[in-house]
Amino acid sequence: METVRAAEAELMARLPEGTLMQRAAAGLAATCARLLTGRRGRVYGSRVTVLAGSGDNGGDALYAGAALARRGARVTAVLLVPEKAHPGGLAALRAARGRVTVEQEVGLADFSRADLVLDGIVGIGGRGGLRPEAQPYARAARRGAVVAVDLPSGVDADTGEVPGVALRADVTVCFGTYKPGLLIDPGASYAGAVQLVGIGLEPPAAEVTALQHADVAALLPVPGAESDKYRRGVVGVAAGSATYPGAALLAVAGALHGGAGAVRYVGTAAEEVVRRFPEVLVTEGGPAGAGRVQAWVVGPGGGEGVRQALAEALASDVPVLVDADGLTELGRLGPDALAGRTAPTLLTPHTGEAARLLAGAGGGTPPAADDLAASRLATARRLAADYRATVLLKGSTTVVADPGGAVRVNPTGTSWLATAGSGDVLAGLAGSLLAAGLAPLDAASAAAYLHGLAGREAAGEPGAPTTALAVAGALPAVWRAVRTP
Ligand SMILES: NC(=O)C1=CN([C@@H]2O[C@H](COP(=O)(O)OP(=O)(O)OC[C@H]3O[C@@H](n4cnc5c(N)ncnc54)[C@H](O)[C@@H]3O)[C@@H](O)[C@H]2O)[C@@H](O)CC1
Ligand SMILES: Nc1ncnc2c1ncn2[C@@H]1O[C@H](COP(=O)(O)OP(=O)(O)O)[C@@H](O)[C@H]1O
Ligand SMILES: [K+]
Repeated sequence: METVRAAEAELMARLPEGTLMQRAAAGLAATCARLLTGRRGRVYGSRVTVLAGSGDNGGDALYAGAALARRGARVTAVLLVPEKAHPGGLAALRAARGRVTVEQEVGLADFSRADLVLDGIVGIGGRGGLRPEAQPYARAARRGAVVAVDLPSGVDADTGEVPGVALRADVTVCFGTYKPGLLIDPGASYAGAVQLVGIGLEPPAAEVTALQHADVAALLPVPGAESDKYRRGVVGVAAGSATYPGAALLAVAGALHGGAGAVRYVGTAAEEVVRRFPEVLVTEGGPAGAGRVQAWVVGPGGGEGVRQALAEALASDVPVLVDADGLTELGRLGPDALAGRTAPTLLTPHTGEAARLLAGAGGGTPPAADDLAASRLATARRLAADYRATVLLKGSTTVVADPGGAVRVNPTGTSWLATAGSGDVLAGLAGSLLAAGLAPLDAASAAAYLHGLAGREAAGEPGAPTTALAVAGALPAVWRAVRTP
């Protein structure tokens, strides 16, 4: 958030004092008025509670409360740190005949009864967990909507971590730029619907970004008139075992829809693969003996042969994507196993596999997967640094981190994707994009984007259980949708 603060400071120096806060509060009040009108038919007479902390976040909330009071809302501000409430905001609210209280008991009763609550406890200036005086509001029952000012209080703006409790918002109105904490779980799950209000801030070069349709469309490989299957790229898939032949089919299904010109398969499930997908080239033996490929996918359903397959793929001079059992094996070997590589490596762990990789990097016992899910950004960054590889960390928010420091958060997806085998499809898809020539960060983030859309497409609206094969089957439709201007 340091870059956001610097941009704000620079802009503020050029504007009359308070301009940015006025813009922020006006946008906030407009959203609140829309919500109240939607819920109650009008703003007039509705009950609004403003939770105001000690900084500018509280100032935004108080000014917005004043604007709603001027439209006839019955507004009560609860000051959490009375001696440090924003003086201008407080004066504006009083002038608009808003009520002010410092009593927690009154505040909590008001909070529970309100039609709408403005959470202005703390914004990007928050550090550590919510302070004791604010915690009861995160736990209290309420009947109205909660609108978070800039960020749900208690969520870390930079990382999405929630150290302790946080306010659960229905809507978050964020100012100037999306904070990473609004995009990455667990923080993202506290934010509700996120609305951006422009305040004239030149967005700083973000440390964490998210692709949109147009970005992905620009990345997707499209065959030209001169293309042939080899020039489009061949992706090698080393996957499946006697125990898990299905993983091979799913990884191949993902790879067939990923833009490579051909898919080559090595492994024990060759017969099943060819029966289902006659277009796949099958080779005996491991990656070393297979013909030329432009990228390898190693590990889905890996079983017995995965150690040898991983060693052979890593010894090649083409990009390698390591998934599933391949990651468990890599965790045993540690980062040194990648030290001699001349081409990039892409790791696609879920948090359980991430724990094994971290244990392999640091020695010692693996961290708990749940702890890693609570700190997704830090986990992906640390793995990328330790293994000097691009890391796609899967789960409720998918985060892609490059060893160079770039991080992308995937904005698509649905929890219906939490179905066996959907990760295998993702691995094949991302490997295919690698073979087609995309850089690992682009291949991983474009694959996650398409996979998330395909999951939504397969689950349908309002959503129903789906299968990994259906997710693969939905890829052509979402590919077309992304390419439709
Ligand atoms: N700087 C600007 O130009 C603008 C800032 N804006 C608002 O200003 C906010 C940032 O304001 P501030 O820098 O004053 O910081 P905040 O208001 O976010 O928080 C700082 C205050 O909260 C207290 N605090 C810190 N951690 C806490 C915790 N965990 N629990 C409870 N209290 C805690 C601190 O003691 C400090 O007084 C933004 O999020 C945004 O809402 C907007 O008005 C737009 C313009
Ligand atoms: N709660 C969730 N919300 C959204 N996506 C999820 C969720 N849980 C899992 N996913 C996605 O589903 C896929 C599951 O992959 P993985 O864990 O490898 O499963 P499998 O090994 O069974 O294929 C990943 O793409 C992951 O990001
Ligand atoms: K807030």
